[in-house]
Amino acid sequence: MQKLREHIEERWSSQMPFVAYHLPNATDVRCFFPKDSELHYLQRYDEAGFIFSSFEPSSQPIVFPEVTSKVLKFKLIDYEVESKSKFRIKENLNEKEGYLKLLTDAIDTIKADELIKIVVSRKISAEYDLQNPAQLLLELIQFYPEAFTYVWFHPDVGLWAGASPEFLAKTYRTQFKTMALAGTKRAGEDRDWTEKELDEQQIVTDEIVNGLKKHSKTLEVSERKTDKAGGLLHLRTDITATLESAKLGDILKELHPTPAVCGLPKEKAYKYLQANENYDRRFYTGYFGELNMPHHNQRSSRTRNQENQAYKSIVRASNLYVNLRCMNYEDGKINIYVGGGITKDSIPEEEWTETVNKSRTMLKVL
Ligand SMILES: C=C(O[C@H]1C=CC=C(C(=O)O)[C@@H]1O)C(=O)O
Repeated sequence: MQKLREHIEERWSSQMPFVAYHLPNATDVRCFFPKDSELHYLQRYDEAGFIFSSFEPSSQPIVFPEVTSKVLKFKLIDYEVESKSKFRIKENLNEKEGYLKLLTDAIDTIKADELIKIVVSRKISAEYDLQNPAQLLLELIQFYPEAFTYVWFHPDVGLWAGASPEFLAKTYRTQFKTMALAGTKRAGEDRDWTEKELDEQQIVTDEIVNGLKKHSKTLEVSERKTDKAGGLLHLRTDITATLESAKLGDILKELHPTPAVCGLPKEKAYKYLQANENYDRRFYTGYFGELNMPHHNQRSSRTRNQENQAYKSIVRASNLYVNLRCMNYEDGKINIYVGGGITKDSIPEEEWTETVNKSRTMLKVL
């Protein structure tokens, strides 16, 4: 772990780009250390590297290319970081009033039959002196081992960090997996899921299935289950497809942004957010992760012979997550990004509380 800390500290103090991340329940921490500090944008989805994409559907992701980066793995040995978090952000009444107004307007717009669902969000800002991104990452991993935790930095963009519970795309050969995640309650809350929550999650499942249908030979939709994400619970459905021949880039264009982060109908909801949300989401609710990275695959022992090595194949796989439960750090300030799905049955005060609960994921590690 010491080596990992040293690498990150060195990149951070010299203001060189890096990403260090932990895949759900992985035994290692992976890093990309680009050799230059130029900002590279992805040209084609068959390139390999770590991508970081904004919410804006037509934007090109930033890429730390595999070929021009040092790609390292560090074993995650038992460690405990002392969490000294006493950081609190005082509730700002003006902010609350503004957000309640936005929520009321979104509900009215839906009731006027203009939209079915809108995922509205806000940014919580506070002064903060971020000394040590390595410490931040290790705390994220310690508290949220089942999430995709990361710290990403580029001098032209700033530092982003998060603990995402939602994957957008996992590919392996022709297999494609995604999930529909929506509906939120606190982990201790002893109540059934409401109609509103079941409804907002079903909208996500249906829209993903519709989008994938035309690209897939087979399509499997799991039972809906409850999934834990830090101190919160969500409704989750897994969707698995065997792809016809569609390219990952086309499928991402089809899916992103899903109604888990934007709304339905998609274009109308996006326009609504552009006109009413009153801040720039940037990379919040975008997607990020490994694109076409080598995945070492050992064939089963029955097919092995003495020339064992010949049976080891390297397949390239992608592992992309939605940038949720995240923050960025810039000019001595942190911004935490939180939102929630609004339908005709939403209650503004409850939606406000949901964003307060979601902000605790990042507050815990500050
Ligand atoms: C938009 C967010 O969460 C999404 C994912 C899971 C549950 C959600 C919800 O219950 O509203 C949101 O759709 C966020 O965490 O900022």
